[in-house]
Amino acid sequence: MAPNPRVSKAFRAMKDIGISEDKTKPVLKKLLKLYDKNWELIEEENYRVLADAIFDEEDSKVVEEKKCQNSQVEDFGEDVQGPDEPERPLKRLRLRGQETQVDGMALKKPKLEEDAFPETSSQQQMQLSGPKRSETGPSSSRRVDKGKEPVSPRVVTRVKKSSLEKSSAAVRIKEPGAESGVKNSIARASGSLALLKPKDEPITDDAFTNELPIAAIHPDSSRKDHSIANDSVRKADGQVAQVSYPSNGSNKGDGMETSSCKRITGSELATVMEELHPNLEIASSPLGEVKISLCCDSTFGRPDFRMPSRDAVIKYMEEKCLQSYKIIDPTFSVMKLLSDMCECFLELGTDSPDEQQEGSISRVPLLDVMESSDPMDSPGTVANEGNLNLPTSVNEPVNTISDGELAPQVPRMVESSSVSNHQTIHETSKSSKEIPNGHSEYEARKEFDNLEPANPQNLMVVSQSQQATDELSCSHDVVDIAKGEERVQISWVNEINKEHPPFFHYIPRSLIFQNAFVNFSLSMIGNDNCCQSCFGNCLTSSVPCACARETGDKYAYTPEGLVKEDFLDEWTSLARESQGNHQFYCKECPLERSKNDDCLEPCKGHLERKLIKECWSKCGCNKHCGNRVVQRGVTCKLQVFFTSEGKGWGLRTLENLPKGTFVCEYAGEILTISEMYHRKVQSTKNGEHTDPVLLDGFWNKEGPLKEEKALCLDATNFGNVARFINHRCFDANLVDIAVEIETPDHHNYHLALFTTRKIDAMEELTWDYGIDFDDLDHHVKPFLCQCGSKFCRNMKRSSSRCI
Ligand SMILES: C[S@@+](CC[C@H](N)C(=O)[O-])C[C@H]1O[C@@H](n2cnc3c(N)ncnc32)[C@H](O)[C@@H]1O
Repeated sequence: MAPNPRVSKAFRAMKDIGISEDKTKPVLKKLLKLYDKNWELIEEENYRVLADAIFDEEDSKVVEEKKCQNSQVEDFGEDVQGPDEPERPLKRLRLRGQETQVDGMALKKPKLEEDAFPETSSQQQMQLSGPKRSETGPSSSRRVDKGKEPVSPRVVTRVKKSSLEKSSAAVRIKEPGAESGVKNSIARASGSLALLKPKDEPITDDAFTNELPIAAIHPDSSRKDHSIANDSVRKADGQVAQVSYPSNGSNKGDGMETSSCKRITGSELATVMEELHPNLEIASSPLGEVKISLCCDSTFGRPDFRMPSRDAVIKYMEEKCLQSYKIIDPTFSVMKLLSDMCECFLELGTDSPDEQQEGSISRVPLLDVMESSDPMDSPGTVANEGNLNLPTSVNEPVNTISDGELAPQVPRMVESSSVSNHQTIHETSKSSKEIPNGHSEYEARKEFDNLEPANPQNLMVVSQSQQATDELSCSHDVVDIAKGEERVQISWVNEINKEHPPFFHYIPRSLIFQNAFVNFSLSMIGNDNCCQSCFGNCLTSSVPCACARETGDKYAYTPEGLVKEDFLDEWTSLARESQGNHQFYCKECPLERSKNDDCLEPCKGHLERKLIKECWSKCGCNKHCGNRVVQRGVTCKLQVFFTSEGKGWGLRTLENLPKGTFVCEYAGEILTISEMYHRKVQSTKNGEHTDPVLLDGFWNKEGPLKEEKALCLDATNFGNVARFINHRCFDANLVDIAVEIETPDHHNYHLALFTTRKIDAMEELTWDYGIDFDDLDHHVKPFLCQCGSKFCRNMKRSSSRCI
């Protein structure tokens, strides 16, 4: 029979690298058997597998030469028979210090650290002929490859390129037989690895990875170590994982077979895996039961990969999250996210199915359209019962709301163990209505109260089926739209229609978005900008402290916490006259600059502001100092309500407010003007609009502003109760005052809203947006003003509604 041309070709290829036909023949025969005569696998990468196997054979002192000597080139037909079906080396174990054989063909048994490997015969021998298997001894220096890739083409290429010598972390491959007695054919010292190879040509450690025998890893299913199956090995000491050597053809799936397993401990496996694919542990559950780690498999084409530090990865990832996913919370932490993920993983993985079911219900705030006329069900009443002194004679929201037609939906939390999926429990005072699990409703509420002390009125159990998921996500707690973020609850009510307030995230303080530059560092605050030597309450001091300098060495607040009348009147009239006198014009206006037009238009003017400087953490006074008002947050009783004049939602006070009262600050995302325009374009495309508020009161003071310092506030997605305050031309009952607290750098400040006059309970709160209704290019999109003021600047359109 004419010699098989493929066989001849294989001989030639081996000859080219100095391997004789004699040596090639038996190995090739075995390989053909091993691969079910799949020549492609053998020919791949210039016969690398064949060369590998020959070197392995050479290295091994247990080659059964007889089997090979009788073989002939002509035997390479379709009917090659072998005594045993060997394993595919695709899934070989790569263990250092171990002799591994497949059908008499020794797989590599590199050993790196002799000391770490007591050379017992059982440890050295890992006979894997057919179903044979043996225990490996414990080792801290084993390597396992997941064995899905036979060998990388790069290795062969590199073997031929002697010029690719690397000094560090290089793999040194030695001539077969050159150290015939050396079983530990891989030596590793100070990051360099050595294993047998025909020529003394160093290759990279990537090549080393590919040179090693490949292992199949099978998780011990009884121990549920799924991470190992997924290539993510946990270093759970003492755990047993299995390394399997599938018998020929028996495994059609991933090649793993539990029946032919080599047991090694979890920690050994982890070490082996880690050395082959070093893992970078990123996060874990608190007790370390669940861990997230990263590894880069350099066999998949990144020989240049070097393990970065965990800090570098986290930092980079956080930057990416902030930029790519528009996460705006500057306190966002990838670490926290990943740790939470570990916890969730553990929780879901360890809960019984029943618990999981209940958990998934109970952790979602459920809503219900309130049907009960029980006054305790009424959000208005709940608000009243809490701390809102609602004059029912004015509006009678209790009656209105208890009408099922008009009542807004109440999201209420439910304690997981208290109820089943479809129970509906309407909150009723502290009655002891039994609920099916034996808990009284009161007990259930008490349990929940313990979980949510900030919002004790928050309990209601409702039918999950009544609310679609998207509805849930758009819901606000009628009792407290601020979700406990403020010192007082802020209810919402709709007496006009069934609309809900728009979805947004409630934040009590502004948050910085991306590159908006706001430096809160204490080092930024020099001694001149605070009152370090003060004590107690600055307002009682005979000499005004440094913090009063901005207001002409007078404190802006009265001991009652109101803005002093003279200041207030001055600032109110400044704001009201803002259309003319107290305007400044930037040389290069950030607003115009960010429009990206071809030519810069001249600045249209900004209101010149005065500042209130409050004492803060670096000051010597205490937290109750009278020069700290805005930083304490909302204290008035407020309510979000649906206006009847066509302005949408609005904000009103539920109590009388004296003149000069701080109501709230305008909180939102602190954006650069560039981002503001970017959003404007996006929202216009989506048919939405944003109403940003400029922090432009001091733009002219700093000369041409750097882009990251020209800022504004956007409360569209993240904001506080101020986002509901409607505009009123000229005679609004609130005025916005710039208040500096943390930063002495005027480009950022708190925009605080104070009452311009005494306001009665139930009056709507309004402020003048400073909008120019004739400027269609204004950063606030003009609307048909329904403010009702006789000074309305949008008279042409709204004159009929003026009062
Ligand atoms: C900051 S939001 C105020 C809350 C808003 N009404 C809502 O429903 O969410 C500003 C938007 O409210 C509306 N708005 C505010 N003042 C208004 C007024 N005087 N007349 C008509 N619409 C007004 C405009 O649509 C404006 O874009």
